[in-house]
Amino acid sequence: MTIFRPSPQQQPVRQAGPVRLAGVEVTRGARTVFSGLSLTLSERRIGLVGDNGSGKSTLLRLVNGLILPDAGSVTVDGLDTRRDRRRLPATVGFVFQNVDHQIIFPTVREEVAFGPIQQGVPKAKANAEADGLLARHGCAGWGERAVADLSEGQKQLVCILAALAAGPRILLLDEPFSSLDLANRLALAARLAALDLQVVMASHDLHLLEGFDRVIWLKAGRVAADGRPAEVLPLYEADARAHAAELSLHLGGQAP
Ligand SMILES: Nc1ncnc2c1ncn2[C@@H]1O[C@H](COP(=O)(O)OP(=O)(O)OP(=O)(O)O)[C@@H](O)[C@H]1O
Repeated sequence: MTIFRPSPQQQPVRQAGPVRLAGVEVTRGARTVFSGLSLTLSERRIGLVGDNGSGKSTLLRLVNGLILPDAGSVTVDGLDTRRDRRRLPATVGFVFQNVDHQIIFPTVREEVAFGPIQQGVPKAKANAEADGLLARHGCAGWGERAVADLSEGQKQLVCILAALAAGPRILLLDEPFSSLDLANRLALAARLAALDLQVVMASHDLHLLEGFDRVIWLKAGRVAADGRPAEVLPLYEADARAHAAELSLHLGGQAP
């Protein structure tokens, strides 16, 4: 499969140094997920696409240090994820695919204020800032609400705001909009586009990635295509359609 390279006129983000994966090997259970994966991620908005199990979440977890490579290295803004793991949270924000893996506090304010408090912001100030952030995102008065009583989409929104509250220079998002309604999806996409930080987002919502600077298509742990959305997304979509036709035939149905 052709590998496209991002065009030189795409501006790298200035706030953080690039993310570099060099010769990364990852085995999970009995499965080799990545074998010799090398990538430099410096564009401001990067999308990850690929079939279920292709390695998108694993790649994001490598960047935030939740998974360490079995061989090779991952560096983020000069920090080695193996050596400098404790310093990563100040640089890298992460929004999990499953909100229940992220939320640890009973109330919305505690959840959103947690990152800044960890970074040394006094609790009263962090709480006030959390309330301000919530209000700016249409969630005024949510501070006292029990997270457990929120809908899945509302929880997703809280997780995204909690990640932003910590002021990361790189924000990693793993299918962050799957439960959001259209209004919140559009509002957050616009908000993310305006943020002065680097975003790396795995998504099955191809439409959302059309305005990104770069899209990487992972197929069974390998980079199948890498470049501008207008180049990569049609290739991925064609492959997915072919795959769907095969699946449909296996299930005894008509090709879609
Ligand atoms: N905890 C685990 N133990 C063993 N294998 C795992 C584990 N987590 C993921 N894998 C395997 O690693 C591979 C990559 O999974 P990953 O979650 O990165 O894929 P993905 O592209 O994010 O998929 P999806 O679109 O379904 O979220 C898959 O083959 C998966 O089965």
